[in-house]
Amino acid sequence: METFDVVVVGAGSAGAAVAGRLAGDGMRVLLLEAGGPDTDPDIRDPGGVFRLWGGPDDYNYLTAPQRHLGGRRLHWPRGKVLGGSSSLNGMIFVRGAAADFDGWGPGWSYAEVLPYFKRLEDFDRGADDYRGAGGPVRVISDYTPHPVNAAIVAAAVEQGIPFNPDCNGERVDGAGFCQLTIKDGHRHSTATAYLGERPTLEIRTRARARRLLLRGRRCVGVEYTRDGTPYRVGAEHQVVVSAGTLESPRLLMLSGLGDPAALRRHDIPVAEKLPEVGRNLHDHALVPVIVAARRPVPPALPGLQAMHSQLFWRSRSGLPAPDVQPLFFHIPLYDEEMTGPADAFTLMAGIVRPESRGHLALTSADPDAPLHIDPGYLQAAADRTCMRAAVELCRELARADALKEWAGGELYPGDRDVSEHIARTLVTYHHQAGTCAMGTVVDHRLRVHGVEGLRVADVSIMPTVTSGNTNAPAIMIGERCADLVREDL
Ligand SMILES: Cc1cc2nc3c(=O)[nH]c(=O)nc-3n(C[C@H](O)[C@H](O)[C@H](O)COP(=O)(O)OP(=O)(O)OC[C@H]3O[C@@H](n4cnc5c(N)ncnc54)[C@H](O)[C@@H]3O)c2cc1C
Repeated sequence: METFDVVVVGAGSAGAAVAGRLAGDGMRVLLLEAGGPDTDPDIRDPGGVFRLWGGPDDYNYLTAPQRHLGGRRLHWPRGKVLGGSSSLNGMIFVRGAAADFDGWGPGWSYAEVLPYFKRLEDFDRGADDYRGAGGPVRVISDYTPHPVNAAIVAAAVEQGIPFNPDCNGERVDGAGFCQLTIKDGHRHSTATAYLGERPTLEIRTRARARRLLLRGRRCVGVEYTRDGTPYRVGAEHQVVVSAGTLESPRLLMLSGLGDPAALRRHDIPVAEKLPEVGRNLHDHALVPVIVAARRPVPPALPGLQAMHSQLFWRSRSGLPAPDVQPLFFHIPLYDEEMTGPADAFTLMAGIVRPESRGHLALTSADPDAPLHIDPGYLQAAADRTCMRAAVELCRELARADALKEWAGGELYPGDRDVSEHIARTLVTYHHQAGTCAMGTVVDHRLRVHGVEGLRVADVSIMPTVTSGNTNAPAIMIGERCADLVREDL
């Protein structure tokens, strides 16, 4: 059997960082990616982001009907391409609040993960106590924002929310302009950042892992298919599963690592009892407040996407970190049941410390079968309260004097009942997490409980999702995993 030192499954935000760093040290690394190369021009063009969703590089998942959303099923895009979701995402770069990392496990406090955040980035304002320069991922902040995005930030400041020039600096709270993973006007995915020329790195695209190869309690390799042909590859030292929040638990379960009763239902022999695989699924959520513009809205700026301002705010006192993160778009985000003028803009009310928890399950032992995905949106009453507060905050901003120049009148929710508007229009913030959680599925060194030679490194290991966008933390997890692998050599 062909053998490498390390086999990494998934070339996404975390997996590309793991593979790139280990190969950079001279280890023989095989990186298996289910999707194809990142050649679509819309991946490179920051303005092309929305055209990617629903396209050939998107897994296009569909959730189970959501009880608190009137039985709606939500579309979840995820990147099936080199770079994974970092090739399809909104390019917003947020580490999260320092308090997010407390409680993840030994070695993961903010003070301990800060060096990884610093080492992964090349921040355009340079390095300081909190920021890094010279790392692989370009992060930009010094650009001229769209005037509508700028006016919404001014509206927030008018409402008493302080301007924060760096949400990845000392504190996250406040309003400001998004930092973006864009380099020279192009998206800077992790494929671009980490997977350049490396002699000991072999990348196989359209190579989908279907099963982990276990010998006793040790993971010794991976079985994958490429163009319909099955292959087996060995890992002398380590297999790292970085297939994302939905596919990492699937791969574990297909390999007999999961809840015994659930595995038996699909005639999968149990290799290790890990009842929490697939549980603890949770996500951030967004609800649109759409405002008609009083005058024509200038077109998008070249080299930028439509959403590049945001704020972090606390809906109540006593929280360790902001629970509300609205995101502002200078375009209207009408869904299929909405109508309105083209000159309009959107304040997306976002909640980022959800209490609701759902689960993910196999529907069959066939790796190509759809997954049962139930994030349990708004199951917790606290999340419903928080989302209402987020929507009301966005409505207040839209009425502020600073926005008078742009705001005509509120189109959505308008005079509709706010709770009904939330149930009818809530969408994912794309930050699904938690299905191979640190503590229950992996230990604090990302090793799968009860199995040697196997780690999981991606957003699925977050016991609790960070209270911000998840790309930067995913890359940090990949960087840290590379160190953990090295330390075990
Ligand atoms: C539409 C969208 C917009 C987003 N916007 C932002 C944003 O603006 N800012 C932000 O911070 N975050 C954003 N996110 C979230 C962020 O991008 C993700 O949380 C992050 O990329 C997840 O990283 P990951 O490594 O866990 O998984 P992914 O990056 O999804 O990587 C998983 C990889 O594994 C591959 N894979 C899966 N199964 C297999 C298999 N069996 N065999 C081989 N390969 C496999 C996949 O094809 C994929 O390439 C967005 C996400 C999406 C989907």
